[in-house]
Amino acid sequence: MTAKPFSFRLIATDGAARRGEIETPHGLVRTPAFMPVGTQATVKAMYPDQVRALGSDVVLGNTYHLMLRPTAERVARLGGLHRFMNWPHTILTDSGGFQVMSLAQLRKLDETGVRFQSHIDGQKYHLTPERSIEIQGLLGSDIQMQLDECIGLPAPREEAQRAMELSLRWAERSRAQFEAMGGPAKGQGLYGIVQGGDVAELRIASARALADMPFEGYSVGGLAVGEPQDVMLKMLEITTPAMPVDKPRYLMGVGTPEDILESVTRGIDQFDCVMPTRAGRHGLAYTRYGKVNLKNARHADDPRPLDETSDCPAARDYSRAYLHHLVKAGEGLAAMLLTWNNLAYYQHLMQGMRDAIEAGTFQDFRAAVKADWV
Ligand SMILES: Nc1nc2cc3nc(NCCc4ccc(C(=O)O)cc4)[nH]c3cc2c(=O)[nH]1
Repeated sequence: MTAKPFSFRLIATDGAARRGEIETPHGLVRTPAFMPVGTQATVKAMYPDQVRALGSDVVLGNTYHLMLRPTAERVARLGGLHRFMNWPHTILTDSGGFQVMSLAQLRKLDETGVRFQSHIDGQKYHLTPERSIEIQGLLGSDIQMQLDECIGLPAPREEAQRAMELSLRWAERSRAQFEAMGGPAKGQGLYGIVQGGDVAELRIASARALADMPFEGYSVGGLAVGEPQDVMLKMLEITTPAMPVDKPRYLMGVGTPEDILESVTRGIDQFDCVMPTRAGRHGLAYTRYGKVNLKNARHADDPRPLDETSDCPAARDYSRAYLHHLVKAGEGLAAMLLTWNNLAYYQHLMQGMRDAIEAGTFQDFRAAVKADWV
């Protein structure tokens, strides 16, 4: 029995901003989409039902973390990642390369893949394009990523070119493994990842080479690695026009509300970032008025909620004084309420963008949102 094929349809555009819909074996993904990060099979400090109720259509899992613990084979024996984490909607997984380079010890990258030792117990691994796709298949991921090499910025042009060309060879190998495992017939999608550092012609060459391969979607990788925002946005202005117009575009690891607004303006459809969840665990609230750092003593006597106009209880029903108290006292409820608030804000922003693109009022929406940020 073959499942419905993975599909993307463009519903409306407003300038370079796009409103679309992806269909995967686990449901619809409304784009532009923000995808909460659930690295170790959980969106930290949130129940799955809560994440869903905020309007999240996709959560992220990660090959690097899950291959180490509890292992992809164990998750597969237990029915796959959807069953394991009780998330019956779409799951996107990263391929692990980025996390190996940022988390693992004793990393050695060569043509075959990357050898590393686990940051948990020092055990040795060899992650290849084929093994990464095998792991993502064992997890049952609906949207999978090729294995790639992401370099930091700034970088010498030769380094950006070497990593981009290696990533293209790994794209071919990842695609071959994905097809050998019957990914397309299961309705799953595999995304190619555009690399090329901050070098325009490398970005265009990477995008064009990947467009000639039959990927279901395309990621813009190699950004949000410490470069200034204007460099990231410039790379998008160069890269997205060279990407297929009829396939989803996913900007990996981005970002702040402003990053997302400006990247939707430049033709991006999917986003993931640890910021809203990580900030929530560190006492930082995202609100329609901008960021509020609840560690700051100025909130100690403030009876107002974070946002009385919000329909999220975390933003509406608790005073800043109380949230400040919870943060200072190190109470677990602080992370729960602030993560809830932050994801609610991000998903409310995404819904606003989706509606504005459909209505042809995206530029007005963008200006109004930014005007509210003090
Ligand atoms: N396969 C692959 N995955 C990626 C993940 C990324 N994630 C980022 N940026 C994350 C930025 C980031 C990191 C940490 C925090 C925080 O702690 O708040 C916030 C943002 N850039 C990324 C680039 C790639 C890439 O080329 N290839």
